[in-house]
Amino acid sequence: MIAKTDQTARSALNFTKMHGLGNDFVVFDGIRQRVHLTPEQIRALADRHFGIGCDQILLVEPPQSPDCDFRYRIFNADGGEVAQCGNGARCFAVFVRRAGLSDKDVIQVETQSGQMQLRILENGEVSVNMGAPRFSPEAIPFKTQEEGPEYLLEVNHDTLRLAALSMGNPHAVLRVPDVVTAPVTQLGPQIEKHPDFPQRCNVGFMEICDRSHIRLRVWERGAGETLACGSNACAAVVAGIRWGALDQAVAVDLPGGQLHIQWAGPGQAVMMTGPAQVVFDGTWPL
Ligand SMILES: N[C@H](CCC[C@H](N)C(=O)O)C(=O)O
Repeated sequence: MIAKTDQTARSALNFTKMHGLGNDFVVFDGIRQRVHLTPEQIRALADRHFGIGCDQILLVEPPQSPDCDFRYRIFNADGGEVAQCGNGARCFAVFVRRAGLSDKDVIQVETQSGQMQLRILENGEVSVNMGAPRFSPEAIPFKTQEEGPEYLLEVNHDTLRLAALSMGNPHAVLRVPDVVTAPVTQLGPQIEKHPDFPQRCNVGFMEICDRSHIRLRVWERGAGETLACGSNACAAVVAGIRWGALDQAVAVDLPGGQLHIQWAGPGQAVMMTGPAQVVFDGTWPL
């Protein structure tokens, strides 16, 4: 008979369930425990009926570059590893502080797409330097003849007008008259998997309320419609500014709550500020 603690010690992972405006995460400390999950294990863990349930899994690892505090890895519920997650970055900062892995107010992290700075504010919210948006077709990636603020995309014999850009992950943004009636679940998956987005994409449906306020719903690559998507909120504000329809500081209302996004123009970093919440701690039996 193996004592329970031996079994727990030998074949279970500690995790923390968190969310950023309802975009929810299972967060693993990959420093104090060895975390190597297969895509199948990630899908099982993310399943909302047979697993813990989440949109993405976040993994804290030691940094590879000397000027970073941590490596920040992100996995979608479909099991694929991706290079950016804005809501997850805010939760990452709160997680490492709460876990005693860092007592810094400003944390430098590295992801597959570059480095980001996370700043924990007095009011408990987190401000993230998301880096500069990338517009070149190769960087997104997006198949097009020439780069521009807006593209035409053929979907189901309709011609859609949209922006395409990278925040370290690929995004499409469409302007809609009303997010409530926007065809998110019909068009979202078709644009996500469109052949002109060879690595698929996240799809934002943006209603412009005024020059400093938008409403946004997002169909996320590898997760479906989520209550919030931080990197698409950044992409939508950048797209709106490039269309001449938005000012530099914008409040973004998503179904799960509000983010504040700022962008001073080409070559500048996008700044995102918003909350991050802990829900519960648990153990996942391997
Ligand atoms: N679905 C995204 C990753 C998560 C992004 C989102 N949760 C955010 O807050 O930025 C992708 O495949 O690029």
